[in-house]
Amino acid sequence: MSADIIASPHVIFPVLSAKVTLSLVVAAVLYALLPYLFRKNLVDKDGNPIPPGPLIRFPYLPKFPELSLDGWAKQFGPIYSVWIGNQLYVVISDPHIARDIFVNNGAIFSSRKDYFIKNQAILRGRAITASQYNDKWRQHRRIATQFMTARAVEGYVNMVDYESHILIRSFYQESCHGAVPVNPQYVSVRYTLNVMLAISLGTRTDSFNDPLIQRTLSIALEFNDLTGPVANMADFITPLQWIPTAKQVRGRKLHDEMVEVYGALLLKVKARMDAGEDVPDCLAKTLFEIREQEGLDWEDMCMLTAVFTLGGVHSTAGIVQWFLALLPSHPDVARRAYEELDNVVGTDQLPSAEDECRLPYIRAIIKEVQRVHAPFWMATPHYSTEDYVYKGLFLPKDTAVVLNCYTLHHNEERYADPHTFNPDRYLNDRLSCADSAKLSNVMDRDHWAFGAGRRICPGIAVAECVLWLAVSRLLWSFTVHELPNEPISLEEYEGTSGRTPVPFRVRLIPRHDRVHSVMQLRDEITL
Ligand code: HEM
Repeated sequence: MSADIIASPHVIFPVLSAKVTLSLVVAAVLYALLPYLFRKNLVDKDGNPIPPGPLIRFPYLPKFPELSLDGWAKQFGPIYSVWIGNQLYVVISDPHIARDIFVNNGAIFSSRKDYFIKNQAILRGRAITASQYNDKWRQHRRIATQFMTARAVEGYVNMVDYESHILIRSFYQESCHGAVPVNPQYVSVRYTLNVMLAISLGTRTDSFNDPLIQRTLSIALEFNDLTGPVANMADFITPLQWIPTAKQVRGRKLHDEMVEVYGALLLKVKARMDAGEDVPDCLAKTLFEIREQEGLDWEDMCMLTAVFTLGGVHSTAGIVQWFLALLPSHPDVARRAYEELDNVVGTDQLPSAEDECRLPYIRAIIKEVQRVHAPFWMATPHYSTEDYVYKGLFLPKDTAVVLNCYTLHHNEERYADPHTFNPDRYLNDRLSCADSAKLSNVMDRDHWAFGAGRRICPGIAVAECVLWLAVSRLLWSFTVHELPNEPISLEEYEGTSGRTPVPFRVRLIPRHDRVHSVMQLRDEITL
């Protein structure tokens, strides 16, 4: 008898019991995890259920989350709920419901989730967008809004006029007067960066080599990378916050970098003020003047200054890039825009801010680009601060509420043939986006790209001025062409927090003889 055979009864028993034990452990773990895997159907004291939605909980949403959101809207209707980890999201895809929730019930649905990376690690509850619905948010929004209203924009329209001239001139130079293709990303981003720097810090970058471009843009890009509304698992599975991760480290580092970079820029403004220089009116100057009276601390000042670059650069530059990406595949749109410009403005001078009301087709193009390529398909989710029942559906306190812009912008009732780029749909729309958002008939609102309710983007007037001068002047100056072997993707995009096209190149050919002489009229200045 071999030793193996003698030992076998004792071996077999432990092997079987290990299997059974393992099965029991797995079953126990699964049982414990069940509540985290499947949706929890909450009801309020009167039996009202939360809106319907998918059975499974999601740890986070994949790339292109708007497609999942759109699919669920088709399946579950215009108001549905999704559990992402332990956070309940309610997704609104209908204009009437959006108005009822975000506008009519703004007192309940205007806070923000205290995101672990975005709010706690990076912005520390500041920068307006990360503040809860409280007095700090009111104070910071009031201070910053002074520099963003339509009236404020009138005060610095000459600066935007100058920067947009430099934008066109840079494209002209970079493309060697049409001889070489250009990637529009860098030029358009420097344009919007310069406008934001002028408004917030009274300064600008005077060349593409200016180190300020690299410093401010790397901060903005890192911010975009770390802060998509449904991108960080630790926001939805609380225990993950106890495990140190590379993202947490990056978040804290970004916070420190923001205080360092924007703090240094603020101190430069202060030094100029102390030296008795004539510092141009800007947010930084105002902050030093009101600092004591408003009780602002240093982080408040740094984050308030940074928000112009974080919120205003890639969003508006993204629209400029989407416009350039769309134009080559829509020659009829380009032809009509050129005709309108040639008839109304002629070729002697660039279109100006005042020309806007006389160029309805170009205005319509800009609104249509914002509809088909809104920089934020999900806006920034709002957060509820009280229980609420909407038409028999329970929306508990601490629900994140998403404005589903992708589905809203492809609503066939509102936009005929919604997947087609067709500026004609806005031809009779003479309202600014800010005024359109206030229309009593919500079905007449142009689009939802700037959000809704009390948190609606305060930078709309700035964005509209920046976009008008860029798009109308690009059309005045160039025809835009796709390269034979470099198709431009209109479906894919980059970014989790804001979306911009995947890098592409176009050929920009000057449209007429006057382009050259007009480009020479202005040169880079140093502030
Ligand atoms: C095309 C350009 C832009 C788009 C599409 C855009 C879009 C948005 C959206 C969707 C929101 C969230 C709204 C909500 O919660 O309902 C927002 C918030 C915000 N935007 Fe913009 N934005 C743009 C340009 C700007 C500019 C130029 C600035 C600054 C000058 C700016 C500053 C802000 C700020 C500070 C917030 C936070 C508001 C708050 O939480 O109270 N944005 N923006």
